Amino acid sequence: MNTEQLINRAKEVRNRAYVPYSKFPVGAAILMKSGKVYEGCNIENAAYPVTCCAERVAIFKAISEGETDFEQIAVVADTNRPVPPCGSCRQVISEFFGQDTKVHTTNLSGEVKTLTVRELLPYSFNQDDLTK
Ligand SMILES: O=c1ccn([C@H]2C[C@H](O)[C@@H](CO)O2)c(=O)[nH]1
Ligand SMILES: [Zn+2]
Repeated sequence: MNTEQLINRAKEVRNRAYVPYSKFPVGAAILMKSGKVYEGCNIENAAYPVTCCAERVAIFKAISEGETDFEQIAVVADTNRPVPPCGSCRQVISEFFGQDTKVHTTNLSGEVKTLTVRELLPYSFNQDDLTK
C-alpha cells in the first residue's frame, strides 16, 4: 500500500460521511505498521459539538481493535488547499502517533501536503507534562 493508494481509500470512505449539517464530507485512512488499513469519515449530530472528525473515527477504530502501531495517515476533503486537521484531531494524533510519523493532508484537486506529527502540532501537551 503506497501513499496514493492510501489517499484513494480516504476518498472512498469520504463518501460515507454523515454530514447533513455542514455538507462537508471528510475521509481519513490510516496505514498501520501491520499493513492493515483503518478508515474513518466525519459523523455529525444535531447537537453539533457531538460531531466526530474523520481522523478521530479512524484512530479510535484502530485503538479499539487493539492496533497501536500507526505508520501514516491520509486525510481528504474538497478544499482549496490540502485540508488541515482540526486542533482536537492534532492532539489525538499526537497522543498515538510517533512524532516523526507522516500526515498526508490532501484535497480532491490532487494537492498533497505531507507533514510530520511534530510539524502539525509543535510544543504539544503530552503525558510527560503530567509528572514533574
Ligand atoms: O480535518 C477535518 C476538518 C473538519 N472535519 C469535519 C468536522 C465537521 O463534520 C465538518 C466541518 O467542520 O468537517 C473533519 O472531519 N476533519
Ligand atoms: Zn478534527
